[in-house]
Amino acid sequence: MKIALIAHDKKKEDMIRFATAYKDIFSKHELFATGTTGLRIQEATGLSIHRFQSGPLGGDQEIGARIARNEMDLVLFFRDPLTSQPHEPDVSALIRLCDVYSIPLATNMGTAEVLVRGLKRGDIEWRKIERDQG
Ligand SMILES: O=C(CO)COP(=O)(O)O
Repeated sequence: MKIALIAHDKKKEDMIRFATAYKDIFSKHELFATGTTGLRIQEATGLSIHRFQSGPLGGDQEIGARIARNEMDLVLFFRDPLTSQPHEPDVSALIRLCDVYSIPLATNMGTAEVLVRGLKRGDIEWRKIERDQG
């Protein structure tokens, strides 16, 4: 599965702990991330990650473009709801595209736990069929 990992600055520590905790699962999949999130996860876990631009520089839009091309299966986006982001329209657009294409999306760690456990159990295998029909 192709998985996007994104975290706003105040959620990056959470993301690193999360990626570390589920490293064994993540290592079986193809990982993508916005620039700084990806770098931090790579440094902390050694996982191989395709890094896009940093979020404020267009990284969210790059991930959105992958979704629009049916090239992303799961998005884990640890948003910071208490800090305004200069690229808020990009954040909203990414979330919107997940809804347009029915891509499983977690916007906080609680939901991400459920999705990653589901991923391990095979609950997201239907995405392979969707992608093949692409
Ligand atoms: O801003 C972000 C998502 O909207 C995350 O970007 P970085 O991972 O580059 O910090």
